[in-house]
Amino acid sequence: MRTPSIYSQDDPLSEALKPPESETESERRARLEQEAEAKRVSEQIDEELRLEREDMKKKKGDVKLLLLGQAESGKSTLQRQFQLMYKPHTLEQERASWRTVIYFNVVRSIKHILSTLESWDDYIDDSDMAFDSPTSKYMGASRSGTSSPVLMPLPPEDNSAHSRSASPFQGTAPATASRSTIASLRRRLSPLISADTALADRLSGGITVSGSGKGGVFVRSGWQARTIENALGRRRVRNSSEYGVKKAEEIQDALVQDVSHMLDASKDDIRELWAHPTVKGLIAKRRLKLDEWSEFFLRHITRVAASDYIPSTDDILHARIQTMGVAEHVFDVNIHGKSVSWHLFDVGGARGQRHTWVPYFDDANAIIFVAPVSAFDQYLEEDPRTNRIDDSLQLFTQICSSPLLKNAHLVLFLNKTDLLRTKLDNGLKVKKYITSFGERNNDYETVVQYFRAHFLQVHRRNNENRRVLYTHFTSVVDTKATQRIIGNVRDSIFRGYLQSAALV
Ligand SMILES: Nc1nc2c(ncn2[C@@H]2O[C@H](COP(=O)(O)OP(=O)(O)OP(=O)(O)O)[C@@H](O)[C@H]2O)c(=O)[nH]1
Ligand SMILES: [Mg+2]
Repeated sequence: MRTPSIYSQDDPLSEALKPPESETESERRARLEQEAEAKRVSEQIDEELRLEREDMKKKKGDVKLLLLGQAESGKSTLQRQFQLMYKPHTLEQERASWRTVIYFNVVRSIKHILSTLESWDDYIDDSDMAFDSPTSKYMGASRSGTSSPVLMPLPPEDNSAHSRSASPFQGTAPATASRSTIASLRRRLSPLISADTALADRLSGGITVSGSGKGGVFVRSGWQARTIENALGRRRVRNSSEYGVKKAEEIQDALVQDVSHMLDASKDDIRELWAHPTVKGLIAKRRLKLDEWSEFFLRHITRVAASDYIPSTDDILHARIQTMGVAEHVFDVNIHGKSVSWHLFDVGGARGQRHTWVPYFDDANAIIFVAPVSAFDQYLEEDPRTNRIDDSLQLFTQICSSPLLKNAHLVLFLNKTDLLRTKLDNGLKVKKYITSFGERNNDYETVVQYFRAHFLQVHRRNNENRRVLYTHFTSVVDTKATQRIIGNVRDSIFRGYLQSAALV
């Protein structure tokens, strides 16, 4: 006998869906199970939609703040400063997982140094100095695709590996000594270097994204919990406090422990490599370019390579990991006795990631656009023909002129001013990379004001709504200064927020 059926004789659709007359008992059971499952899924979707609607209603009064800017501009570092200011305990919970990132940064840096040395046959002599002169063969050469809306940067130096013709120094004593020292360092450091892939997999969860070149890996929001989860053998971690209370040494992560032992055993070799005259020579002649985080961790290698190493807050601010997609961070911000939830959206800035930003533009209250002013001599990793300042200006033009963002409060961080200062102090000439800089003084004040003027000009030309642009010179690794600026930005965003709330 049939159980009462949902299929009506009159409805043509029901007729079509009706089970066949010849349905066996086991087929019938399978069908009923399928129907029950479909009903459960449908109810679950309804419930999720209801919760989403409730969530939307709750979030109506919240502040939505987007951190935008090219890759490596400092968005995630700024987000960590917000975290330090408004949710310091969560940074504490994540501290252990940063060890993996920092080890990865160190291993990648050593790998980069060794491969650059290899392309120079492990030796550089004074005659190679000629390559770095401003009258280099590359200067003035135009490369297709280098279109500049405002600035006219010169094309990059060619950093590709090159074959050196037989040098007169080939068999000299210094050359032989340099090659033999570096060869033995390379041999001794090879086990450490081979941990590179495993560390990258641990952080990315095995996902590779094109463009994760020299900098490392892309990570999605929530990577900290996943790193610990992986370390614990993919056991599910239900909430952050469950792993947060564990100290680094309590977590039996075999990979991280292995790397830690290798680092401890290799720290003298790393120091020797870092101080080697050929490495120093390549850096001085700009044949070896190290990122800021590489230099930072190599300078602190004795501390970082110690077996009981726990990352300091300063280390966490200097660590480098690329953001994939958009990561949301929620903070409760108290101002004038009122608590408002701020949703901070930290986006991936690489070109391949920028399409993910647009869905977040719609109801954004504010934007902090982060532009690294120290990058005047650098080119995009994803497009080595585009000067980084130029890319920032192009991106800023798009943000200023976007109709979706026309009501958003606009803040500009001209970031990495500390690195800009160091580069200028070391004698790097802006005009060598930015032709329009001309014969101006190459001092810090002139340079930052010059870049600021270009950003202001972009804003002025794309400002139909006559909105104000708030500009700050920043170094977001400097906690004290950044927190003061965040307080400032918070107040100005909040004023705008109250005004718009009053208008609603
Ligand atoms: N010295 C110095 N380093 C900085 C500053 N801002 C950021 N950094 C470093 O630059 C690197 C890149 O910063 P991130 O915050 O990861 O850059 P991002 O904009 O989030 O990059 P994507 O996620 O790829 O879009 C990190 O190693 C930071 O520590 C700064 O003002 N000064
Ligand atoms: Mg980031």
